[in-house]
Amino acid sequence: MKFTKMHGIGNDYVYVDCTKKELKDPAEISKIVSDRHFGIGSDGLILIGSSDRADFRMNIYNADGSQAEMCGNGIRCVAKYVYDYGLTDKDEISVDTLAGIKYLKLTIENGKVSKVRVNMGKPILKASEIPVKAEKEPVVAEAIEAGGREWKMTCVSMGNPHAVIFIDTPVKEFPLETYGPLFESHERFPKRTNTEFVRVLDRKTMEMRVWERGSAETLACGTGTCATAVAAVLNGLCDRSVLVHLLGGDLEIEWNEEDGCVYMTGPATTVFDGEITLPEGLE
Ligand SMILES: N[C@@H](CCC[C@H](N)C(=O)O)C(=O)O
Repeated sequence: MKFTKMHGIGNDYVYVDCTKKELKDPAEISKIVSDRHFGIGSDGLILIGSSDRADFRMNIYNADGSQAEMCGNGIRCVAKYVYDYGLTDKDEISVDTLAGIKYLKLTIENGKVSKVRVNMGKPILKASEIPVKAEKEPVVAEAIEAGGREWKMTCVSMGNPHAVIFIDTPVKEFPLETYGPLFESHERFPKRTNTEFVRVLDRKTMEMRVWERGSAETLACGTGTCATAVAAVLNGLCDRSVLVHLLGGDLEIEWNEEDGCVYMTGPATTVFDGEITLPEGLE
């Protein structure tokens, strides 16, 4: 299987061009390639395909083989892949995902994509199907018990689920490996959840660490950063345009007041191209 290893501020995936041929068992292949000791090493697998309603399609699988609806860092890399490898010459593209069609603007430098701005769509509160209309929507923070402690979390769906928790201490000191898994498998989330632990630095800046559903701690999460920005506005903690520091780098997020959509801007990077022999039956 030919592949390209790419990352968006350290959130790394194995990308496969499926525009001509689909993979037989992407969930199983994701588990194999993601293994950091016996595989290629990644947070999961992303398939780039064709769509009859958008320029391209993206399918994402976490490292444990579970399928997610959307990936913010991944979709920027999809844009870089399709442009840099000549699948398109457009600098504005649409990508079909399980969370709907997303619209992307590509920044090209020396013939290659360096940065992408993505319209991530409207956030959804509490994973219900109710679009958020304004920051004055009723449900903001709810209590949850995990690991013998009570937490205040704000649930925001960006097509995939996020529980955002604001803390007062530097995020590097937070025991993420202890609490992350407890949220991921908490009975409150029948489909599991991604969890963001966030410290507000000022009204325009935050720092965040994330425990991702199906991939454990990652260096960054695009959808999680968008959910965090929305949660910060809902709780009156930040302005609508923020810079979020993650372990792997920074993302700029804007929750636009006029159209209600969240815009994410950040880099996309190619690491290397390769070819891997898959076990019999999966080729
Ligand atoms: N890292 C991603 C999100 C990947 C999917 C997530 N783990 C889920 O299961 O919802 C991002 O950048 O958004």
